[in-house]
Amino acid sequence: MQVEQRASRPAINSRLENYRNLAPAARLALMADAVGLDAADRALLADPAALAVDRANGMIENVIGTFQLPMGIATNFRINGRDYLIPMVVEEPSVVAAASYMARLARANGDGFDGVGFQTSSTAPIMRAQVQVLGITDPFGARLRILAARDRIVAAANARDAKLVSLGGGCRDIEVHVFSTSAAGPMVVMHLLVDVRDAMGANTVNTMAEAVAPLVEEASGGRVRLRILSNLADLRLSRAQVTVAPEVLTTREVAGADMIAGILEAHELAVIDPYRAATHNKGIMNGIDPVVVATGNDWRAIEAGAHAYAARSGRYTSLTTWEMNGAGHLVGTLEMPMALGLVGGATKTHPMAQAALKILGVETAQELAEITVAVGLAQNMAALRALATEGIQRGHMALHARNIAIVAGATGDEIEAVAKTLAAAHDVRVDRARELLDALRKRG
Ligand SMILES: CC(C)(COP(=O)([O-])OP(=O)([O-])OC[C@H]1O[C@@H](n2cnc3c(N)ncnc32)[C@H](O)[C@@H]1OP(=O)([O-])[O-])[C@@H](O)C(=O)NCCC(=O)NCCSC(=O)C[C@@](C)(O)CC(=O)[O-]
Ligand SMILES: NC(=O)C1=CN([C@@H]2O[C@H](COP(=O)(O)OP(=O)(O)OC[C@H]3O[C@@H](n4cnc5c(N)ncnc54)[C@H](OP(=O)(O)O)[C@@H]3O)[C@@H](O)[C@H]2O)C=CC1
Repeated sequence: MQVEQRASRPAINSRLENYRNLAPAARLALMADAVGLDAADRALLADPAALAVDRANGMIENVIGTFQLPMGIATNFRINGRDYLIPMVVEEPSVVAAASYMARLARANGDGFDGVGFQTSSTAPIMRAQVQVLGITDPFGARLRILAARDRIVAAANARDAKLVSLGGGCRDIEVHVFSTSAAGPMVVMHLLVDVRDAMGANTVNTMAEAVAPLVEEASGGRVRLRILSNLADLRLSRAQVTVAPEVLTTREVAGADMIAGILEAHELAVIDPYRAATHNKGIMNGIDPVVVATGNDWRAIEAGAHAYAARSGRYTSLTTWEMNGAGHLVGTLEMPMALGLVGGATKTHPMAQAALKILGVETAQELAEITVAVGLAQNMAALRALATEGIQRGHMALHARNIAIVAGATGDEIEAVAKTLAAAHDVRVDRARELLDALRKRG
């Protein structure tokens, strides 16, 4: 299912020319104008103490303060015909630039910028909760007894969350899995399948799993131990696809067709070799985690789901596919679990997360999940494109040079001056940065 586009939302233009060369305040103003943020949200995004300690103290335990990370805006994204500006919270240089670049290529159409961009779709937001049953001698018999009690179990689960049911969600079904273990004997594991609508859903399904446990014990004749969601959210999948013509990929050094051949060869290693797949998938998560963090969602849950899904065949492999279609165009796809919420967790308590959701202008958790997967696909394309041609260091280290200049002690305008010289010489080292800084200061 592709998330329905609401006609009521005004269209925006995510192609912000020269955005990278503006100062942070000017970037904030341009983005806020583009998406129509009000004065309060503009002030919040400009406030380095947007998350007050009092608020933070209500979020976790033993709070002593807050910890800040940079928020950048990925430009150029067009997804299902709609433009999005995408807030990304991340500490790693070149991630926002790479996503913006690939989004620019994805929407390119010849020399213009009216191409289709990314196409996405998703399943309904169904989460699984597991109820582990032990102390049974006839696990297959117990399985059928639990299945016979399905309607009572589903009703008991739904009785725990009338609000979710009123919103069109709720427990839809159960599954029962049988295991034989040497350490704990026969084991039956019932799954509650719950449509959690716009929540990430962990607390929602955990509450239901605990509520139905006595009924499961009664039906199975066993005893229940664990009652907890599964982060392998394989019924809550989001998908993104991109198709890029070779001429769009052509650079001064590399013809587009050669670039595609290189990307396909690079991808193949991630398909066959877990050592490469881990790094390849880390590159995908470079795009996904910053959106997850910016929107106050649980990035550990997303990481766990991603890597478990990548190993679902029993062999850890690439989350993306890259192919060439009949017209010689590069076609990339990404399908993965994406348990993101617009309510619950820190999405409502962290003020910056609320602002990030306004920047995105999303109306459902499914829409947010689809956008996030599109950013992951873009990020993977950027890494493969660089790795298959010039290598990762030229583009990445040029941007990392600013970090190195800061480590060497540069401040203000010195940062850009030192970083530029480091990057131009392809020699991005702290000791070299110190030498350059000393020379710069001596010159006055
Ligand atoms: C870094 C680039 C984009 C430079 O690439 P470039 O060719 O130097 O870029 P450009 O100056 O020609 O600009 C092209 C577009 O890139 C964007 N862009 C370019 N620079 C900026 C900037 N400063 N600030 C904001 N946006 C920037 C921007 O959209 C710009 O278009 P415009 O909108 O200006 O017309 C390119 O080399 C690249 O994509 N490299 C890959 C970087 C990457 O993957 N980084 C992730 C970190 S490495 C890692 O952790 C993962 C990895 C690699 O191991 C995964 C794996 O192995 O698969
Ligand atoms: N393994 C894991 O990943 C685990 C993660 N967690 C944590 O759980 C949190 C997420 O749990 P989650 O259940 O999403 O959070 P919440 O329980 O905070 O929010 C979900 C609740 O919000 C209410 N709600 C209001 N509007 C909607 C809507 N449109 N769609 C759906 N629900 C709506 C619902 O009912 P009502 O109003 O009646 O509450 C629902 O039960 C995260 O902080 C995560 O870190 C916790 C345990 C384990």
